[in-house]
Amino acid sequence: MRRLVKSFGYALSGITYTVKTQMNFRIHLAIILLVGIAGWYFRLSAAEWVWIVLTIGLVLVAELLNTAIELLVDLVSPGFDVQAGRVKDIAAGAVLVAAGISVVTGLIIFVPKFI
Ligand SMILES: Nc1ncnc2c1ncn2[C@@H]1O[C@H](COP(=O)(O)OP(=O)(O)OP(=O)(O)O)[C@@H](O)[C@H]1O
Repeated sequence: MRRLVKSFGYALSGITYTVKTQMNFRIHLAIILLVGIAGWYFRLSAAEWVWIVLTIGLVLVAELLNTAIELLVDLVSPGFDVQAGRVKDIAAGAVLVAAGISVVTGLIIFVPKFI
């Protein structure tokens, strides 16, 4: 049980580090707050909330992995290296894809509420 609490603490410190150091992650959190308020205002259905939560989760997970990959690349390849750059670009691409999916999902859910 103590080991479980300890690893939970390590995971939380990874998330805290990302919040503190990654501006993009903080922007995502601000957007999540706005989406939460909009969802509450428009009284989203349970199914709509599920899609919102899943796509938000997708973006946050992608951002956490991207941060971990950036740190790892800087650790193993501190100097300029074309492959290192490519690895970072691909990780950033994963975040972009996740963000794109969440924007499209948000549009599908929220646009009909305005028309
Ligand atoms: N060691 C490297 N060698 C070659 N190109 C690199 C290297 N490090 C970064 N790059 C290039 O610069 C881009 C930005 O890298 P950086 O580490 O600054 O990430 P970032 O997107 O600015 O991260 P952050 O989310 O911290 O703002 C990478 O996507 C890559 O194209």
